[in-house]
Amino acid sequence: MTDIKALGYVRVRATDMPKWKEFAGEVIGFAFGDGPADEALYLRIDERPARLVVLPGDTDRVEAVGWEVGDGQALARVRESVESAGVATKPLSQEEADLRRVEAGFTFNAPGGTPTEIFHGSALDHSPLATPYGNRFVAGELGLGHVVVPVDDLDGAFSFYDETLGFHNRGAFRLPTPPETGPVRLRFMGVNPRHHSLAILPSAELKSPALVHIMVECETLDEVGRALDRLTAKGYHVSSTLGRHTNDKMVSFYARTPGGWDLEVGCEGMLVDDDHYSAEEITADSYWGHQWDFS
Ligand SMILES: Cc1ccc(O)c(O)c1CC[C@@H]1C(=O)CC[C@]2(C)C(=O)CC[C@@H]12
Ligand SMILES: [Fe+2]
Repeated sequence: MTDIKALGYVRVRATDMPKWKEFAGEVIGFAFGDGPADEALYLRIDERPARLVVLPGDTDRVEAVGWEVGDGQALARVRESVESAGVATKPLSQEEADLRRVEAGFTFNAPGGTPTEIFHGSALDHSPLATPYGNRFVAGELGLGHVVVPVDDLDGAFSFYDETLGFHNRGAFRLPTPPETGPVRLRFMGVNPRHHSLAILPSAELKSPALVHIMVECETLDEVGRALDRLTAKGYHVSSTLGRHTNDKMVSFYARTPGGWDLEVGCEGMLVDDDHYSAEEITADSYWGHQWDFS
């Protein structure tokens, strides 16, 4: 059991706000919400005021990965657990909580340097979700989607998310490495029936804090295909072609965002029942497709 219910939000800093606006609205088809900062983009996919917040900055970077807990008692328990693991935490001030439209939360650096926030009591935006292409997203209780972050010490990061935060092990993918190197695993972890809300990727090159990708899930394959059409029509970099993953069975493609990291847009993600699920090791990333273009 974990007190963490879902991936709540991700906040990023961006150098090119107009490009982000085009990418978010005209390409992907997120809805724009209102929020406390005029200069920010509040991207909506459900009843939350924003799941992805893009704030102007002098570099492109992840500012916060926000995990949601059920209430104030759960928040206190998670904070105690993080502090007990020897990681310093800092409560959100009233002003910081208001900017995030949450009741309360605290911040700390997760292993690998990921700036992390735990919060409860998100405000809701009850206005209809006016997505520009009529997209419907799979979020709500399952959260934003998933986030993949690079870590320098995979085992240390895994035990922090597993033991300290209570994430569930949802399997691994052993990356193809030369025989002389030991096993290198991409590890998937979940907090609710979504197969994974987090994946940690051992990486020497990617300097943390960094994002590898964020995944958002559409209700139908046609929405995914049409987003891919808009991406290619507008000349954006397709980081990976359409394919179906072997672990969560999701059909997805990956778009290079204006921030340099990727947005995975998928559908048909599998739901996991913890009573009947065992963590497995997949030996291929996909059944078909997912041709990567790392250029
Ligand atoms: C394997 C897999 C299953 C489900 C996912 O949502 C998912 O993002 C992935 C990872 C895809 C991909 C990979 O397998 C090889 C290493 C890759 C290219 C990366 O470096 C980031 C994404 C990884
Ligand atoms: Fe993914």
